[in-house]
Parts: sequence; C-alpha cells; structure tokens
Amino acid sequence: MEPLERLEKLLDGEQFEKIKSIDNPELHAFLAEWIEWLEPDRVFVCTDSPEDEAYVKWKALYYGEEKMLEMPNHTVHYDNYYDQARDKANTAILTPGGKPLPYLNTKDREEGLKEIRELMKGIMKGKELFVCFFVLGPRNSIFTIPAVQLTDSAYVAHSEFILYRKGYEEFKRLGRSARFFRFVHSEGELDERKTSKNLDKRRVYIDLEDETVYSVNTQYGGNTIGLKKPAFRLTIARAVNEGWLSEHMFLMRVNGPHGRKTYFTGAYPSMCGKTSTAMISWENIVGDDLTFILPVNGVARGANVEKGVFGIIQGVNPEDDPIIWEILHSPVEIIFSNVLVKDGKPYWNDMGVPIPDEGENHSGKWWKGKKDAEGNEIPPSHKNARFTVSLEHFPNADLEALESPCGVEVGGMIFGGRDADTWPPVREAFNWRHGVITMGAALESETTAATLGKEGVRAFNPMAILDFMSVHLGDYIRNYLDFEKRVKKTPKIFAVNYFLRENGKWLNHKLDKGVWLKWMELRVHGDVDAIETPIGYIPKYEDLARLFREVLNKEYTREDYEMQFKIRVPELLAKIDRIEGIYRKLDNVPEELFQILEEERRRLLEAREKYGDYISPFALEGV
Ligand SMILES: Nc1nc2c(ncn2[C@@H]2O[C@H](COP(=O)(O)OP(=O)(O)OP(=O)(O)O)[C@@H](O)[C@H]2O)c(=O)[nH]1
Ligand SMILES: O=C([O-])CC(=O)C(=O)O
Ligand SMILES: [Mn+2]
Repeated sequence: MEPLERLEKLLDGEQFEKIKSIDNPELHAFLAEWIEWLEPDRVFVCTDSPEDEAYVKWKALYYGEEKMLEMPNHTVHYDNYYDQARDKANTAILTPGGKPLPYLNTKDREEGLKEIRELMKGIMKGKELFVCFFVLGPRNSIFTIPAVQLTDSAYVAHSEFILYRKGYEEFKRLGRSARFFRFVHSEGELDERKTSKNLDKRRVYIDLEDETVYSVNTQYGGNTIGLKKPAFRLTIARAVNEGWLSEHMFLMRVNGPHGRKTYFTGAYPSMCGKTSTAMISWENIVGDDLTFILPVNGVARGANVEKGVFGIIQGVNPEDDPIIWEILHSPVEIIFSNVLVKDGKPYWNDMGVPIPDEGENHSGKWWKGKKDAEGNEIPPSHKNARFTVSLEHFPNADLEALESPCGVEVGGMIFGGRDADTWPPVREAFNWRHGVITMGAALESETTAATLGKEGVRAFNPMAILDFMSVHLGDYIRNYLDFEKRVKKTPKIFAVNYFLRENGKWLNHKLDKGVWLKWMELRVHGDVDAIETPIGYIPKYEDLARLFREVLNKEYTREDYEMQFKIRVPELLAKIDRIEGIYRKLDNVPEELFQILEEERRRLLEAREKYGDYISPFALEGV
C-alpha cells in the first residue's frame, strides 16, 4: 500500500489532511512506517497555527507532564531523579560496522537500529503521538534546515514550540525538495510522577546516514528535544561535509563606541557560561547555545539555530542576572524544570533570596536534609534545573539579528572553559590557525552537572563540542582550519577563562566578563594596543582599569591584574604536553596542529629562560 493510503487509515480525517497538504513522499513514507511501528492510540499533527500550539500546551497539562504554577503561563516539569542530564554512556553514533571514531561512542548501525526499533515497538500504545514541524535557523534563509519531530511527550513538543521556529508552512513550501532531519522520541512508560521509568533502557542513537535521531525512555531535554542536541550531531556532520561551521556557541552583540555593533560567538562547554555571557545586561543576546556560521560572499556570517533559551537556573539572582530574573518573574510563557515548588511558586539553589525548606522538587516531596538512595543530601533544586523561554520576551534580545536571513557578520569567536590554573582571563590569538589550535582544539574544562557522572574532573573538550561530536575529530579540525580559505577576513579568535582559582577562591567576579567583552570588541577594530605574550595578546593594565571603571564602576588594581594575567609557564607547558599527547594517539590529525603546538611550546620555553616560571604581564609590556 502507498504511504499516503496507509496514513489515511492511521490518522483521523483532519490530521490526515494536514499531512496530505505536504507534497513529500519521503516524509509520508517515514510517517507511515513509524506511526505503524509505535502504535499510538491517537495522532495529532501540528501546523503553524496558534490553535495547534495551544493544543500541545494543553496536553502537557492534561497528561500531567507539566503542572500549572501560580503565575499565568508558568508551568513546571519534572524529569526522573536519575534522568536529570544528558546520558553520554547511552548515546551513540551509528556507523557502518560500528567503526570507531576517537572519543565517540559508536555502535554498528544495523545493530543499533535493530535495538532501538525493538525498544520502540508498540511503545506508544494508549498514548497520543505528536507530529511537529520546525526549522533550524531563521525561516526561508540560507541557514534553514527543516525537521520533523515525532514524540509522545507533550512536554517535549511544547519545549520545541518555545525554542524553535515553526516549520509546517516551510515543509509545504519546500515540498519534495526538503532535505529534512527526523527525530523519533518516546518517553516510554511513566511512573506516578509522570517521569520516564525504564531508565535502564534509555537510548539516544544518531543515524547520520538517514539524518535521523532516535531517543527513548528519557525526558530530560538534552536527550529528547530533537532540534537541540540530537540535531546538533547531524548538523556537525553536514557542516564538515559542506565546509561551514555548526558550533556549541552563543551569539551576541557587543556594543562598541559610537553605536558600533560587533557580533561575537562563544564556545564554552555545558554549564560554563554561554548563557551568562550572552545575557550581560548592557549587551544584546542573539542566541545562547547553538550557532551556524556560513561563509557568505567571503564573510563569516552567524545565525542562532534556535529562538529560545533552555537555560540553567541555578545561581540566577537579581544582582548578577537582572534580566533573566525579571523574565522569570513575569507572566510570559516559561517551563521550569526540576526546581523546587511551594505554594505554586518556583525556587532554586543560590537564587539570592530565602527559599522554603520543603515543597516538591525533582525528588518528589522534599524537605531540607532529605537524602537520596545513595545517601547524598538532596538540594532544593537540581544543579542542572532549567528554564525554557522564548527570546522574544527578552528586552535585551537583538531580534533583528535573530531573524536576519543572512545572519550577522561575526567579528570575534571566543573559546573558554572551567580552568582553575592555566589560562588568563582573556587573550587574543595571533591569527586564525593559532586560535583554532591553541584555543579551540586545545580546550579543556572541568566536567559539570550537565552530564551524568562525576563533576570537577579536567577533561579534554575541543571547541566545547566533544559531547556532540559526530565525525572524526581530525576531519572536524581540518574543516575549521580550512574555513580561513573560504572567507576574505576571518573573525578574530579569543580565549577566556572565568574560572581561575587561587587557594580555593575565584580570582574574578561573575560580571568581569563584561569588561573582557568590551576589550575584545575594541581589539576586533584595532582600537587598543595589547601586550604580546608567548600565548597570544593580552590586555594592557591601563585599558582594563579604564574599562572596569566605565563598565562596572569598579577600581581594578594592579595587583589583581598581575595575579590574573601572569603567564603561568609550567601549567601552560604541561597543557601543551597533554594536548599533544592526545592528538598523537589519533590518526588523521592535520600536521599543522602539531606545528602550531610546537611553536607555542618554543615561545614558552624561551620566555621561561628569560623571565622564569611565572611571568608578570608588566615584564612583557613594551618588549
Ligand atoms: N565562578 C563563576 N561562575 C560562573 C561565571 N559565569 C557563569 N558561571 C556559572 O556557570 C554556570 C552555568 O553557566 P551558563 O551560562 O548557564 O552555562 P551554558 O554555557 O549556557 O551551558 P549549557 O546551557 O549547558 O550549554 C552557572 O551556574 C553560573 O553561575 C563566572 O564568571 N564565574
Ligand atoms: O543540551 C542540554 O542538555 C543543555 C545544554 O545546553 C547542554 O548540556 O549543553
Ligand atoms: Mn549547551
């Protein structure tokens, strides 16, 4: 039987008409196959109409996956206590014969597809399946990638309506020419709290060949929201094949002197400051997690893949995050996940105001001092508790840049991570290749609660992207280096480190990043001088002192500067050894990477000869 005929049998009249209006046999075949396989009781097809979106939101409440809070348009969703972060161990890239790729979990494609199909057979019996259409990137633009999501979680579909642009009309417009992504998700059986129960059968499998991601027995957004991290694996592979960049980066506007607008992207691993940076209240946010960068007429142009924020709520407080705080306390549409709720109000860790010592949270009924099965005390909210909200509600969003079909020119690209003792707070690369290798490819960061597993362990995390990598790391880096040939002028590359510690104390305040951004903006336009060091250019004290006064109204002492910006030669050399060791073990790494690391090592050794292990920036000034 033809797919459309099969669909006519599976769907009721109104839903069938919605599908029929899209002239795409490949889509029809995919839908027929999976709806037959998943065996839902009902299927709802979402068009771009406000009624269909409202239907999904209503169903999230009706099925109990979300609960209403006191404030209008606010809801709360809980994930299972053991389903609070991305599950790296059970996420795999399907490759022919299970061909290994460095640092990635791979699995034989045939075997993986068989396993996931078995896990999903009839899994939606008694449930409603939502078929949703969205696009990655702005609609009808050079960035647009259409995607279809199948899910039995109204919470997942609801999150996607907040986070992505609607795509039903785009599917209709593109018809047979749509090169679309597919996502098949089932939360599986739920417990009485409406959280996924069969976590031992949790799987996220990525099939690059069919550009399809399967996700089962989990609800946590990072595993389930198809267009977010599942899609990211697919876009990385496309980008490397096609010669552009798909990155784990925020996109923001930094406002320079005389109304100058300069756009920056920034790649930091999960929970390492992308949202906090893009949300600096005097600058403008375009995106906080995923950016596409395309060479367009010789210019690197960036666009946010999303249109909303799935942000970390822990630590959001009125002082450091005034705008997010304001938004979270206004009646715009927000899903809170895994927070503490008491009398219809949400609370979270370190929110800077007193919070109740009992209520409901990600562990169920909660009281202060409650312990989990492992004997760990349960905090009020999970460290990876999040909020989901559309960027249109942000007074500081640059909505023009967000919707620009050609994106915005990228002036600077920043890399950073949780690094207690090696990198200075900010520095600029000598050139593209120096930045790509010593800042991007050499990135290391301490692990966080954004993934299941131990926290605080220093881990190799090139371009902050390792969790999402889907191709050979060598090919990915080669594509990055080659990007230089595709543009007339490359963005400047910078590295930041917000997490320097000395004797257990942070060396910087959370808002200091606002100063580093202003300095980088000036550097993009050649407006300030800098000090040349073995590892790149660093700011001069005078410039920072002035910017600290202007931006934060703070005195910045010479002592603070010297402590923060000293060149830590032993740590830097040890890092080069580690990074070189890692890449030496891999095949297919561009030879250039080793040359660039070697040049950096040589500069550090020479500097050590002259100045010793720890070099004051003042010693290098004017040299
Ligand atoms: N010490 C310190 N902590 C910071 C700083 N900036 C951000 N943080 C903390 O880092 C954590 C996460 O930051 P986010 O900006 O939400 O992380 P993200 O990079 O957007 O992460 P994902 O959404 O997981 O990709 C929060 O707990 C912040 O409090 C900083 O400058 N200093
Ligand atoms: O994908 C998620 O779970 C949230 C996120 O941004 C990350 O972990 O990088
Ligand atoms: Mn992220």
